[in-house]
Amino acid sequence: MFPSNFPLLRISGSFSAYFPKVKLILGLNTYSLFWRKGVYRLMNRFRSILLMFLGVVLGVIPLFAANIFMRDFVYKQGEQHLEQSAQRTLKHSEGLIQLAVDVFSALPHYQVLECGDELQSRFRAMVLRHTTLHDVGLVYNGEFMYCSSLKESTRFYPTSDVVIGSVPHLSYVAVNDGETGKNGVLVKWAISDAVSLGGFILVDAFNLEFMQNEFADLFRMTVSLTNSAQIAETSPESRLLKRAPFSLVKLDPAWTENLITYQQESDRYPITVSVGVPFQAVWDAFSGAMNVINGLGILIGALILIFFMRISLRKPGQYDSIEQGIKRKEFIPYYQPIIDIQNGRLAGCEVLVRWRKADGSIVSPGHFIDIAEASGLARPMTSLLMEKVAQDLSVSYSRHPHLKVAINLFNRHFDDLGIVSEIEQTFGNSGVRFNQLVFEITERQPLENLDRARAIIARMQKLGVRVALDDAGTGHGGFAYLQKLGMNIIKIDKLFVDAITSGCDSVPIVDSLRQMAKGMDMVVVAEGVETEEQLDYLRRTGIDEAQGYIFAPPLPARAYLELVGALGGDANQLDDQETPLIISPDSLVTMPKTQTA
Ligand SMILES: Nc1nc2c(ncn2[C@@H]2O[C@@H]3COP(=O)(O)O[C@H]4[C@@H](O)[C@H](n5cnc6c(=O)[nH]c(N)nc65)O[C@@H]4COP(=O)(O)O[C@H]3[C@H]2O)c(=O)[nH]1
Repeated sequence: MFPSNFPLLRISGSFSAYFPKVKLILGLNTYSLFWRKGVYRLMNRFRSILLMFLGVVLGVIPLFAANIFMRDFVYKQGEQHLEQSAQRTLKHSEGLIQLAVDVFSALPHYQVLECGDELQSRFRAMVLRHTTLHDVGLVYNGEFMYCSSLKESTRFYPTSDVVIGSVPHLSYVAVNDGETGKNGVLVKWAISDAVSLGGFILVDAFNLEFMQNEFADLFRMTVSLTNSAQIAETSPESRLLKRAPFSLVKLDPAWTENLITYQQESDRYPITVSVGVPFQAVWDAFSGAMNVINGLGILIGALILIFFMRISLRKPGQYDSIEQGIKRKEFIPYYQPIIDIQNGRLAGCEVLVRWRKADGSIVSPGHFIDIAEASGLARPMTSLLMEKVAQDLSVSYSRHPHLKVAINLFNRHFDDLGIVSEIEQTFGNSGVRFNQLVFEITERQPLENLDRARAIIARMQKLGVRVALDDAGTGHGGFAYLQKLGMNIIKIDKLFVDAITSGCDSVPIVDSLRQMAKGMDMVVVAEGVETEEQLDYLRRTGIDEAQGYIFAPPLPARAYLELVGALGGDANQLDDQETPLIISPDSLVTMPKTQTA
């Protein structure tokens, strides 16, 4: 997992609006990047362009993917065709050589050293019977053939080195008949150190027209000895120019580029067949299918592009809207009452921001707070809220000095001392005194520099302000926060309060948080109290204060002030001790739910 001080990015916006509980956490140090207001602003300004660009990129991907897939498919198809042709040609070539070998093995070896009429007529009979053998005779010193079936003697000029196959007394060499100029392969069966039986196979015997498919006119095929001397070759050029194999044909370089090739070697004789076909030729054969696939790719790409264009044009970036909202002072405080559950009196409230839009709709923080915090806009938003709180509560709170008001800060407020001077300026001359103010710091977000945060908190506390740890037990800090930061109040998260169900005797996490807080002389507040069982348990176990729907939801200023007026009485006539109880010590009497946010 990530180290505890690792900055996290909460992806927010419309995603968290639909799934407020779900927060995607990336293990990337991008928080600080997003924090940089400039980058954020820039990103929002260019949001449309970015989205369009993304649309184009994503739109092109299906097209590319289809083409890459098809290229691979076409390549394999080409290879398959070539494999079949190579196999056929190899079999045929092996057959030719096998014939020569068969001829030698049929001759009576003990007499062949002497060239007589009988031997010569046998040679002739062999040549007649096996038409692929052009000549059979005795070969002296590897080149000179005598006792030949065709003529008295002939000289062969080797065009390759001798290759020995898997049978030791058989050898092969590519040769040129000195007299006729014909090329071929000379297969020799050694019968003494100087003399061999020789069979001459003409290149014409290697029939290479085995490409029985749509690429037949395009392929190039070579049969060669394994010392790479070409025995026979066919290529589009040679066919086109009606030239015999071995003639000097200059290949068109375009033809040899991007060739699909296949090679197969005989395991009986030292011959290899190589086949190649230009990729473009095979690709062209699939042009019909490619048109369909490209069409589909373009369609899918266009749909993706349209989708992104629509998103990019739908609404302005959320950053811009929030910034505008702050300028138009659309962010207002709602107040959720906090009750002292040991004496039943109103203890104060927590300020929870709401976005009152121009059309009168009220938007909950789940829809914008993450982006406001990540972009830094939460700072001017908090300033606006503090001003409103000072305006809303000044008169009422000056009459009820025991009431407190808790305001949420976020981790970037602890980057510098700005928040301290802001508190001084906003509340210094208002009816809300410093000792009525509580500032909440959530444990969900890590504080970058604990020492700096400690110094800022100390300056706040010097004014008389108290500081609370919000969402205790859910996040990064835990005990370390409480100890190091010198908190005054701890707020137990709703998550743990929910664990208090009817009939449960103890909830260890709530109990241990309370014990820890009490050991440090801190006030404990429970959040999100909804049931009488929860309230009963919290009271019994000595939790000081609670807030939740069992008492009231966050209320608009007027409703909260009416509540203060009703429960707080007139400060000129009532002192704090006479504030009416809203929870009787013996039986629980809960306030009616007045107005929902
Ligand atoms: N189910 C249930 N919910 C209850 C109950 N009692 C209170 N709540 C809700 O629980 C949330 C408590 O606030 P939070 O933990 O500080 O969590 C807050 C806080 O993290 C953030 N937030 C709200 N206002 C501000 C603000 O002014 N500044 C900053 N930085 N964050 C704020 O947004 C969060 C959500 O705020 P809200 O939507 O107002 O949601 C509030 C409140 O309306 C209950 O009995 N049952």
